[in-house]
Amino acid sequence: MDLEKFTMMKDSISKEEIVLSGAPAAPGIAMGKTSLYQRSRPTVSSQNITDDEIDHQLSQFEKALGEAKEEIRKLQDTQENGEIKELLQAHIEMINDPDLRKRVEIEIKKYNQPADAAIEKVFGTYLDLMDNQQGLLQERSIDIEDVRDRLIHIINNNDIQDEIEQGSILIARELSPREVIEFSEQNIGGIVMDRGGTTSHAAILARSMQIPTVVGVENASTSIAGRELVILNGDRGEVLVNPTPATQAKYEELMARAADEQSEMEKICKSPNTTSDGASFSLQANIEFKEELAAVRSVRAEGIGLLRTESLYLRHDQFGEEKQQKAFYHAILEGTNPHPVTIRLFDAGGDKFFDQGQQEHNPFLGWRGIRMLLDERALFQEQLRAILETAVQYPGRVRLLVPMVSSLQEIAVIKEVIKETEEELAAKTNTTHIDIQLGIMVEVPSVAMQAEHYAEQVDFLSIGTNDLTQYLLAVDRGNERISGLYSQRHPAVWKMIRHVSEAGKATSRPVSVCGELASDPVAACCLLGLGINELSMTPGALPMVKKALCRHSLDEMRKLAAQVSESITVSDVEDAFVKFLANE
Ligand SMILES: C=C(OP(=O)(O)O)C(=O)O
Repeated sequence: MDLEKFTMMKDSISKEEIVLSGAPAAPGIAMGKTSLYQRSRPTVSSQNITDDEIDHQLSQFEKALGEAKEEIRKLQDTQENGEIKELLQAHIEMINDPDLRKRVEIEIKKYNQPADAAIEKVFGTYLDLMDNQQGLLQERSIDIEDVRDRLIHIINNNDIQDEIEQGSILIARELSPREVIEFSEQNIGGIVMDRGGTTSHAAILARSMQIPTVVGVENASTSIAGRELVILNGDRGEVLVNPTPATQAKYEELMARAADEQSEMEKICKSPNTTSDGASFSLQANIEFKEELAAVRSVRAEGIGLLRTESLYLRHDQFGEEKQQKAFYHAILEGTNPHPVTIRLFDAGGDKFFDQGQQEHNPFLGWRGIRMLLDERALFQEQLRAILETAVQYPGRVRLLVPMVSSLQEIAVIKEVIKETEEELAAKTNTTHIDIQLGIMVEVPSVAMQAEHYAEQVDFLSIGTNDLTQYLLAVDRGNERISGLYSQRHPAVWKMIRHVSEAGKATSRPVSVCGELASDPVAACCLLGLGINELSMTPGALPMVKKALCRHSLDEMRKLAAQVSESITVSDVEDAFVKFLANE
């Protein structure tokens, strides 16, 4: 045993082991001493300025904008990862925002606020808007806080160099993407945050940089003292403080095993996409952010089967600017070259509730997806223009996916709007033909039941099992109280999938699955057995799914599908899955 290990074990003998729980944000296990990080919140002047000082404060503000941009650009230059560069670009765009400049200048000129207080006030209004949002948008607050603090620090001449002990486990209340990047350069072993969700930029970056991370560990930064020994379990979302020697030994073994598994996964990802009897399949990725591209490439996904675009909804009541949208689509297409990218139109509503005016009693059955877009024609056309213009530059690679279609009439209208937008584009750019495929999400049971009629109207079908299950079983997918009733393995779901697969064959239209069911390795085998050989899933699930698909023959998968098709209860399906695994 080396001296360092001996000291760690000796230190922890006298203390009690405590387990703290949070959410698993980036997988992996790390062991080490903690370093506490507390961001210094800049103080701002409380005194109003005189009219004579206005010009000076305006120039201070101007100088801060310029310097902040320069600092971020320098940080960008040190990064090789394109996704991280893009993320920092978003901070530059925030600084370039004319609305921000105008509002801060008004505070200085009209209300005699000093520049730092004016910045704090204007950013405060943005943050209040974020606070009223849910989940994803709320998690973006940290990016705004980071830009605000950077500007104020520059005005007040504060130095914001953050130093942390190399190799330690970083404990913080919450980190901004900039901080994750800066700390990653100091080789931290892992991250624990009190706040932040698994979809925050910090979490996405940690995943992309493969830094084991646990978020949402309440009071971690106040309850863990500096230089404690901890084990961070990024797979389970746990932090073990002062682990006993027995726990340390157990985790060391787990870490060694994880390293072996990682090299096996890398081998699997590099192998061809074929079953044991040579049938080929295609595995694609579901993503929402550019930052996920590194993971997409590392698992060698053959493109994007579902690009969620709701994150483009950056402001309180307004979808992303067309230019920003195009930049986003370009980045995804560049990052996945030469594979296809399936861009789903904004699927606002339901669980992705944005401010749509009045609250609805049944948002999942209400004004969401294409229903909303057909009413909000300007938004719809704005997104279509951005997608079609992108498709012109990447011929044959863009697929347009329409969410929440529930009638054939909707498809007719969608096609009209696409045609109008194409004509508008043709007149503007001299383009004669846009090579783009049109598909619909099959998530409404009536559409699944009449899939052949829908398939005839489009180029492809993509089954969204997450919503299809909730609509078919009448079980809200997000309601914890009835979560026991929600199962994508339900035989009725399999019957629907089988029907859609057959409809695809009858009409020669490809059918894929992009819901969570595709991330379940045995279910993926069953889907192949039903004739669906294009699956899209969260990048992290791809290696395990691929391992299962490569290990079995198509014949075995067909037998599994036949058994599942005869199942009456969820337990019957589970039994068939267990038997299938037992035969490995
Ligand atoms: C992939 C799906 O869409 P969502 O983004 O709603 O999960 C689905 O419903 O299966």
